[in-house]
Amino acid sequence: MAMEALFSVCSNSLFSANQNHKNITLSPFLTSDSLPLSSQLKLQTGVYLKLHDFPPLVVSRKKVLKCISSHERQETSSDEGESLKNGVRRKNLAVFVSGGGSNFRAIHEAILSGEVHGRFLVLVTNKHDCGGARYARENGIPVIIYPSTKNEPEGLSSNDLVAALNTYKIDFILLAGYLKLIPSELIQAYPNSILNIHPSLLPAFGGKGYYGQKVHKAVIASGARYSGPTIHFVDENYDTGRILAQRIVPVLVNDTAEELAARVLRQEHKMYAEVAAAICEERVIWREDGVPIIRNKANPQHYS
Ligand SMILES: Nc1nc2c(c(=O)[nH]1)N[C@@H](CN(C=O)c1ccc(C(=O)N[C@@H](CCC(=O)O)C(=O)O)cc1)CN2
Ligand SMILES: NCC(=O)N[C@@H]1O[C@H](COP(=O)([O-])[O-])[C@@H](O)[C@H]1O
Repeated sequence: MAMEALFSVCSNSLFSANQNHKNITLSPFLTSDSLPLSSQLKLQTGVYLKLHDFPPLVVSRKKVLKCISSHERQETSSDEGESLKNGVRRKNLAVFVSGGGSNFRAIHEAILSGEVHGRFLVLVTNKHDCGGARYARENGIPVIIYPSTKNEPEGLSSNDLVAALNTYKIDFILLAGYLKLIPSELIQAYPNSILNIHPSLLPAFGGKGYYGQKVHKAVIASGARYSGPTIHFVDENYDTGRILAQRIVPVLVNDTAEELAARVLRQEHKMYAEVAAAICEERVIWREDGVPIIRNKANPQHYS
């Protein structure tokens, strides 16, 4: 089994960006090495940022780039009594499926085991009788049909879907085998908060028409020696959003599409649970070039 996932890329370069600090500029370019764990950062505006037990940061002349440590977050956590883990609130999740829902089930099992600090409050599907919807009903998770079609006349419109998700106070939306285009209304309502898993190493073998076995057949036909799942943030087009995580598996010379699909799917389940844990613990940060990266849980000095 270990052979299947050859490696997952890891880097200890440290970047982060806080979009709220737009007009703050800093004189020296400090690297994380030069910054003691607890220090003060004097800004040209004369404002001091109190930094304590602080994951390393990289600052540049243009803007403050910083992670907020979970300790700091504790001071800002909202309502009393919310289930906090290391000062971080449990996140409300929605999942979108169209088929069997094995990724959904893998993440749900990780929630039940305590690995993921979140909870599924609603499932959205375009097929009311798919396996994912059946699993949701068996586990007391409400099911919403989207979009409205001839075959699913009780489906919601895009605006009604946004309104429905707002009532659940959803923090993140996870697409897991959902085969319809997510509308711009939802993307605008949940900026940088919608993730998708795709069964190839994007940007290769993605886009309209690339789903399910079609992806694996294209990979095999191309002669590619490696494949693997990608998790990315969702934008208006199929599979073009910012990549957050990937895993690599070998493509064997006599692989059928079904054999490759099964090898990739096993890595999908592991990777999506890890990524769900990271977003629920607020360990995803944004590099200054807009690339999202995950801070390692065991070693906050490492990112991937
Ligand atoms: N706005 C976005 N919506 C969706 C994305 C996305 O990245 N941005 N990802 C897809 C998931 N996906 C690949 O990961 C994907 C799903 C479906 C298709 C596709 O070609 N669908 C067919 C219809 C298939 C059907 O109805 O059975 C089509 O649109 O003609 C491509 C990629 C989820 N949504
Ligand atoms: N382009 C989208 C796409 O092909 N998604 C793929 O559909 C499968 C869903 O399986 P699941 O329903 O058992 O999670 C997964 O392999 C996922 O990567």
